Amino acid sequence: MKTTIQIKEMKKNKEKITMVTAYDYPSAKLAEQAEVDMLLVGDSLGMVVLGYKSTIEVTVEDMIHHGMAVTRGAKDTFVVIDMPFMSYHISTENSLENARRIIQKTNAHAVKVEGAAQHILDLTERLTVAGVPVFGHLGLTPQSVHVLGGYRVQGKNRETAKQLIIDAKNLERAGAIGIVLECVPDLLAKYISEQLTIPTIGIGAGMDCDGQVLVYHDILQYAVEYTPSFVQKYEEIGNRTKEAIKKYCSDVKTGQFPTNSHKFSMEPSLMKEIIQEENQ
Ligand SMILES: Nc1nc(=O)c2c([nH]1)NC[C@@H]1CN(c3ccc(C(=O)N[C@@H](CCC(=O)O)C(=O)O)cc3)CN21
Ligand SMILES: CC(C)C(=O)C(=O)O
Ligand SMILES: [Mg+2]
Repeated sequence: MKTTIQIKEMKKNKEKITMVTAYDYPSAKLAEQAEVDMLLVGDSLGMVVLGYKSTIEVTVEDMIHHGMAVTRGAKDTFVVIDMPFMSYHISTENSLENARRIIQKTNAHAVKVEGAAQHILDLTERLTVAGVPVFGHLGLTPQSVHVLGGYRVQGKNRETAKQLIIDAKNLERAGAIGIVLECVPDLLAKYISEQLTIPTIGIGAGMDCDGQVLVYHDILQYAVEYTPSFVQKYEEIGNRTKEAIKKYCSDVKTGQFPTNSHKFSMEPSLMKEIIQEENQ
């Protein structure tokens, strides 16, 4: 398993860091077997596996339930888990308690929080001191979709770009072990990556981040409603699943399934006797 130190070393050695989301036992197991560097139990699970409209509906309980399945499936991979909507804004006590429950129940290695407001910087310090590594997430922060006015590229003008640079540096200073940069222009992501000693993990943030992350269901095209333009599709699992299930149904209807190799037998004479006894 990659440690926080090894992940930082990878940036120094210019070795790209790979991260993919996982939401359950099979996705975690397959991603681990594919030798991904880090797994993210993303709150995107609300949208891609629970069918919610946005990540805003996701609860701490949802994250714990799915996080537990992920760490059972991937016993030897570094697992980051999202703190969901409003679970780290109410008070320091409430935030620490939510992080404690998430980490102790799931055995994930680090939590991820969106934004870099003062209370998030403070929480990052408090959690780090308490032994919980913290990942940052800047740029398009989906939990703030209604403040941002949609899933849009962030940091395109002077003020917002400068603020993103300040936010990234503040998160590093607060002790964050890495930062996800989502939907920011490539030149800005490159500059931020150069300015930090902790790795940046990009999603729609160009080629010059220290690593990349994508949503599992996007890579595989597994029943996703839409696909952001920054996604590379590597499979058509949704279509393949549909075809397989259609074939199964048609085999049942036409009597081509089940066959002799799918059945269990008994002594025919015994069944004969049973039927005779039934008719007495
Ligand atoms: N399937 C899936 N993939 C994701 O990456 C993802 C989720 N769901 N749900 C949670 C958030 C939401 N995310 C999103 C959603 C939409 C765009 C999107 O449509 N972006 C436009 C950019 C528009 C612009 O130019 O400003 C794009 O064309 O990609 C981006 C990120 C990322 N996360
Ligand atoms: C897209 C990644 C970075 C994420 O936060 C998620 O999957 O929830
Ligand atoms: Mg997320």
